[in-house]
This record gives sequence, structure tokens and C-alpha cells, in this order.
Amino acid sequence: MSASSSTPRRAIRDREIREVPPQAAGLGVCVLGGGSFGTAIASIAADNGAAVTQWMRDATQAHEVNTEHRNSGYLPDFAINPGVRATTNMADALAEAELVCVAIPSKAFRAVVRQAREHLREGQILIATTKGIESEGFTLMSEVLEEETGFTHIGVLSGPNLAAEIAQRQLTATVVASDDAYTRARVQTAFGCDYFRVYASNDRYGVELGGALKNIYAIAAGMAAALGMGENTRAMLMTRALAEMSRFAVAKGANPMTFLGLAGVGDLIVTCSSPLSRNYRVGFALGEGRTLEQAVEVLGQVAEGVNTVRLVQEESKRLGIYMPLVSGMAQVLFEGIDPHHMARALMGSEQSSDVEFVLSRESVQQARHLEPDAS
Ligand SMILES: NC(=O)C1=CN([C@@H]2O[C@H](COP(=O)(O)OP(=O)(O)OC[C@H]3O[C@@H](n4cnc5c(N)ncnc54)[C@H](OP(=O)(O)O)[C@@H]3O)[C@@H](O)[C@H]2O)C=CC1
Ligand SMILES: O=C(CO)COP(=O)(O)O
Repeated sequence: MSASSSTPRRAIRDREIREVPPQAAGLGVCVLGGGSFGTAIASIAADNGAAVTQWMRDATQAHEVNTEHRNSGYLPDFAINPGVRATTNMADALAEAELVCVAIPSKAFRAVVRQAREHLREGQILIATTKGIESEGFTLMSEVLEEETGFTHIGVLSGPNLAAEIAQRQLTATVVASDDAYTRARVQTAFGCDYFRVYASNDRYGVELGGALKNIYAIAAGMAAALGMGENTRAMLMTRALAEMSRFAVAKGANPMTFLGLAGVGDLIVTCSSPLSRNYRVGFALGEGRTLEQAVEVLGQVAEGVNTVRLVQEESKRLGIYMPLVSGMAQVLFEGIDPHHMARALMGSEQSSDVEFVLSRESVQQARHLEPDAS
């Protein structure tokens, strides 16, 4: 077919695509948090036609979002959808929201939810996007939402989702996890679009824990890169990290299969490979010889993984779970052990089985013995 004969057909197709109403039109979405991820997801929902409010504590920043449609402090090179309305007034932000996403670092998460509490209504959907753990009681962020509100529709959004790439509308996928089907469906409607796919899971605990745990190994991967280690090393680190994080998560009640998905291995791959990850950057600075304090200061933002190393180290000891990478990272971060020395020491640790969640050889043999035609 010639180019001239195909052109009108393509024009008709483009027009038809544009005439489809935005799928989230009429849905009220509120994002609590004015940082990079909060801004990125607010803009996706607005791209989808939702009525989006974004709460932030800084009035100057809110003014900039509303007038220049930019957030120069966190995503300086990104044009925010002009439909996002920023405010410092919590009541105003939440008034029309059906869906509320909380994108606040774990240290301040509960305090902000408490501040929001009096303006929230049962029936609203609450989504945690923060990949961190609260020290008290090893509590995940969606558990904080549950504890503070007692609401029914609670979920988690997690996956390989570097905010700066979403901001550029790079093709991206994520997971909404909730045991509530309504929550999963509404989040898919709010955020699913031609550059952002939202897959569903009912393993909220596994998805949320995956997002928090991978930060530990992103620090390790950044460190390995700074030390000049190669691709074999990175592959070994990521694969053993997956074994270690799923071992821990399963002991805590997660589904091991979750770790084969976007919120497990997917997020591990992106954060262990990209300098856009803040956890990776902290690790890189440590590998260059900086102290933890210097590395965090240079970053100037929150790297949740530092606190997560400490909490997971304590919890794994309490539960008797073998986590050599976590122990090694804890020694580098908090005891000042040289990263290169630690990497060498880890090479001397136990050489256990490759994949832990497959049947043992004995059980395979037993199963074969039970088959009718087994010889
Ligand atoms: N960035 C990313 O690529 C991704 C991040 N995430 C997760 O999302 C969470 C939030 O991320 P992100 O937006 O990137 O974080 P940022 O560090 O970019 O921003 C944090 C936001 O929280 C606000 N904040 C911090 N403390 C308080 C407080 N006490 N009261 C009110 N507001 C507060 C900050 O306000 P202020 O500027 O005024 O200090 C800022 O708006 C992270 O913990 C991360 O795990 C998930 C996927 C990707
Ligand atoms: O979780 C992330 C991407 O999925 C971002 O990780 P950082 O918090 O390390 O930037």
C-alpha cells in the first residue's frame, strides 16, 4: 500500500483515539506529599483526566506547581500536568477525593496520616506508596494507614517506578496490591494509561515488603559499582538478594511468587542498576570512600534503605533468618567496615542451594516413586 493511501486511515485512527474520554474523568484523586514520586503520580492521574489535588507543606512549592506547573525542588526538568492543583490546606486537598495516595517518607508517614485523619471519610481508598518500614513493631506503611483509620479500602502501589522516568512518561509498569478488589480496580482506573500499566496483586504484604527490602540491595549494588565490580558480580548480587529477600518475606507471611513479579525482581533490577535511585547513590558514595553521614548529606534526600538495613537486621536475628547480605551491609553502614573487605568476606559465606522454593531432590524422588508407572 502506498504512503498516500495509508495516511487518511492513520488520521482517522488518531482521531478515534483522541475522542475516547479519559478513563479517570470524574474520579477525585488526592496525593499527600510534594516530593518526586508524589508529583509523578499526581501528574499521571491528571493525564488520565482525574480531578487531582496534591497536598504539600511548602506554600512556595505549591504556588510554583499551580502557576508554573513545575516542582523545581524535586523534578526540575518535568512539566507537570496543569490539571494538578497543589495546596497546603489538608481539608481542601481531601474534600473531593475518592482515592488518597500517601507519598511521604516513612519517618513522617504516620504523623501526616494523623494530620489528615480528621478530614478523611470511610469509603475513601487509601494507598501507601512509600517503600519503608516504621521502627516501632516493624510496621509497613499500609499497616499504618489501617491502624490510623480502620478503613476498608486500603492498598499499596509499588514496582520499578523511578519518579524521574515516570515524569518523562517513559513506559512503566507497577503493581496495586490489596485484598480488596474494589481498591485494585479503582487504582487501575486512576493510573493505568498508555505509558503506565497497573497490574494487580492480592499479596499486599509481599508487594509492600518487596519495595522496602530491595532498597537494601540497591545500596549494595551502588557500592559494588563504585568499587569497579563487573556485571557477573551485579548478577550474583541481585540474584542472591532475591533469594534473601524472599526467604525473609516468606518467613513473615508473604507469597514467594510475588517476588517473581514487578514489585519483587522488577524493582530489584531497576534500583540495583540505576543512579536515579537514591539508595543506589548512597551505596555509590560509600563505595567511593565516604562515610554514611557524608553519603546521606551529599544525597540531600531520603534513602529509605539505610533505616531498612537496621530494622531487617534486627528482625532477621530475632526470627533466626539467614541474611548474609543484610548482615554485611549493616557492618559497612553502622560499624565502618570497609566495603571491599566485606565483599570478600561474603564470598566466604555458606554456599547453600540456588533456588530455595523448588522441591528438594528427595521430594522429587519420592514423588516419582508414587507415580503408577515409576520404575
Ligand atoms: N522517588 C522515587 O523514584 C520513588 C519513591 N517511592 C517512595 O515514595 C516515598 C515518597 O517518595 P518521594 O516523593 O520520592 O520522596 P521525596 O523525598 O522526593 O519527597 C518527600 C516529600 O515528603 C514531604 N515530607 C517529608 N516530611 C514531611 C512532614 N513531616 N510533613 C509533611 N511533608 C513531609 C517532603 O516535603 P518537603 O519538601 O517540604 O520536605 C516532600 O514533599 C519514598 O519513601 C519512596 O520509598 C516509590 C517509588 C519511586
Ligand atoms: O523505589 C524506587 C524505584 O522503584 C526508587 O528508589 P529510591 O528511593 O532508591 O530512589
